[in-house]
Amino acid sequence: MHHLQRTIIEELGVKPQVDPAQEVDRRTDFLAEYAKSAGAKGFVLGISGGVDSTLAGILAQMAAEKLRAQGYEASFHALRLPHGVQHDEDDAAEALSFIGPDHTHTMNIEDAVTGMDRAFHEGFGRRLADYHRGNVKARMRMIAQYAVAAEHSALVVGTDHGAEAVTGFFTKHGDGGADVQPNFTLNKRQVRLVLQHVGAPERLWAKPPTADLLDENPGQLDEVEMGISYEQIDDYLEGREIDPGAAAHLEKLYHRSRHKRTTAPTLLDDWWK
Ligand SMILES: Nc1ncnc2c1ncn2[C@@H]1O[C@H](COP(=O)(O)OP(=O)(O)OC[C@H]2O[C@@H]([n+]3cccc(C(=O)O)c3)[C@H](O)[C@@H]2O)[C@@H](O)[C@H]1O
Ligand SMILES: Nc1ncnc2c1ncn2[C@@H]1O[C@H](COP(=O)(O)OP(=O)(O)OP(=O)(O)O)[C@@H](O)[C@H]1O
Ligand SMILES: [Mg+2]
Repeated sequence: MHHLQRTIIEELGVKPQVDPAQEVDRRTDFLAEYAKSAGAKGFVLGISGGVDSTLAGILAQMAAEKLRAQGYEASFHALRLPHGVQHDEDDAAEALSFIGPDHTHTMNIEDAVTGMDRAFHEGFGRRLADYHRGNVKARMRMIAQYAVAAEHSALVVGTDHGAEAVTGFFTKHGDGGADVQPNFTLNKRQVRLVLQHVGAPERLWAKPPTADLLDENPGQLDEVEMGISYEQIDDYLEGREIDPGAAAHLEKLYHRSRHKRTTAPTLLDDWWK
């Protein structure tokens, strides 16, 4: 394994093998202990029907139950945040029925996104590009989750993990904006493994990942946009040798997204030089 690969693996904390039962325990403990230390009364998370939010959602629900068993006031608020009509709404319904959240609310983000697009049009005389409108959707979901968290004195749960962090494949201050990250250090296949272990139906843990942000290409697969497969990313993060072209591409994505894995640079920082 070369030096950069080792550095990346250490930074993201990915292990070549995980014990799913242990991962569930330490991640639910982490959520519960963190909520106690923050004086928070639970958790909020958007449930899309995808793999990452199904895992983070079940962990948050389990942590809320753990807290209640210890005498604390805590609950999990699952949010459905469709933009108009979601093409895979049935997967989101299946995820909710598997998680069994304490509370479920729906907030459709379409009007808010369209409002921002309209304001942009008034200011610039043209519509937002579909790609940028996609990032507005991710940020509107962040705004919705923080509004609900504030109303319930709860924390916003994030869904970032090793395979997403290494590529920077998330919207800065959108889905990347959260208070606590229970999936972090897992790669994508480990997210699936832990989700399978907690009893999710195969349809959920085996689902092909999609950011689903584009009006012009609903359900576009992440791997198509990233130009690399999750299998390759996961192998790399487990310390295996992958195709040199794929490794070079991944390392380029890693360098390019450095700014997303830190707080905004100030005069005191020099990592960017
Ligand atoms: N070097 C630098 N130092 C500090 N800041 C820098 C910067 N370069 C850009 N920036 C800032 O960052 C912005 C670009 O970052 P960002 O707004 O995130 O935009 P960007 O990285 O271009 O787009 C987000 C990517 O994540 C994907 N995504 C988003 C949401 C969810 C999921 C999913 O898997 O579900 C995937 C999406 O498909 C797209 O490929 C720039 O507009 C600029 O403001
Ligand atoms: N339609 C939606 N409704 C509610 N939350 C959403 C929706 N789309 C995205 N999100 C939120 O944004 C996060 C980032 O999306 P992302 O696609 O990375 O994760 P996912 O959909 O849970 O899993 P996968 O990556 O396997 O598709 C989700 O985990 C979820 O919290
Ligand atoms: Mg998704």
